[in-house]
Amino acid sequence: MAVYTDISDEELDALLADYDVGEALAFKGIAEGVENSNFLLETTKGRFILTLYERRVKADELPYFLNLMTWLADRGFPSARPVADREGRVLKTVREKPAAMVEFLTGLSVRRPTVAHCREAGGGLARFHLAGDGYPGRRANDLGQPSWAPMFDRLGAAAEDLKPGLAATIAGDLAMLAKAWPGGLPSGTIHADLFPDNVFFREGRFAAAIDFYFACDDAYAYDLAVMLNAWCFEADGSFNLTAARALLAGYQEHRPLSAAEREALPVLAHGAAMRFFLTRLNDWFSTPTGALVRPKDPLEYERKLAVHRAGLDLLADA
Ligand SMILES: Nc1ncnc2c1ncn2[C@@H]1O[C@H](COP(=O)(O)OP(=O)(O)OP(=O)(O)O)[C@@H](O)[C@H]1O
Ligand SMILES: N[C@@H](CCO)C(=O)O
Repeated sequence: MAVYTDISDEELDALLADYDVGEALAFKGIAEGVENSNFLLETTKGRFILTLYERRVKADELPYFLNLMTWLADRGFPSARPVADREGRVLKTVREKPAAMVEFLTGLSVRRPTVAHCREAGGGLARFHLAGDGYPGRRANDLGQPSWAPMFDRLGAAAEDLKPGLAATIAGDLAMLAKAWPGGLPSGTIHADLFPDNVFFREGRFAAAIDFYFACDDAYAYDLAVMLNAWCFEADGSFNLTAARALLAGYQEHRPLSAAEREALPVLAHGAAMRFFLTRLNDWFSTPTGALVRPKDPLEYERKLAVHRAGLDLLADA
């Protein structure tokens, strides 16, 4: 449940007095999400999401994320537009925490995406890449390939705890990834976390993307690789090639991949699985028992790593 900070009626009234959004009709915490406190606010003028940024998001990076959301919305991409107060500010402080209000988006995420959802979501990612082109904000990918080996230096014992023998296997993957990691691919602003819970559908069509707080500069094809892992594996751990091809086809309807990008997909997908394995492994062992939020299972990504290790060469001719 993701409401770490409560907001009293008085605090809400004081905040709303800065905005031209009407009067509050309803205000409630949202259970989904793990990083921040999110509230649904209904006023006489519309519906909004109020977010208090809690832990992982660095306050000085918030303008990059909020400006990106505005940039995308201005270019017709369905991302929630941040709402400015009467003085034109989108970044506020509530209970000494950075906070922002954004438009409420309608649509529902899906827990088990179908092949049709994968095609739509692939198209959504390409639209994100195209709309983001020219965004002047810069943010290096602090969870990109160069960060993985140093991160794992602190996590070897945790990997062994999870599964004896795993540390050596991961070290082998990391050495391979360092050698084979492609450079020079088309790059720009990527979402970097477009999991099914961050995509909304309406009537089966891609309707919106949320949660831009990992967005950064990196290879576009890496973003696609993150999605192949998050959208195209079955509950039994097998890779669904039909879903993967649909995701790639949906993407290429808007932005065709170069030969170099297609060739790079298997190693990018292996690396993307490593990124989520490592952050989940870190959270798994650093989240205190009884914490509000249950950490995500690193073993799910350990199984995905094993699939990539065995080779996904069929993707190249998708
Ligand atoms: N603009 C929006 N319109 C409608 N609902 C939203 C919007 N933004 C967020 N939500 C809702 O709030 C929930 C949590 O949002 P979000 O995923 O951004 O939170 P988070 O704490 O950053 O979580 P995480 O990083 O774990 O995904 C979403 O699942 C969605 O239900
Ligand atoms: N999408 C991430 C969580 C952070 O948003 C994961 O599944 O590990």
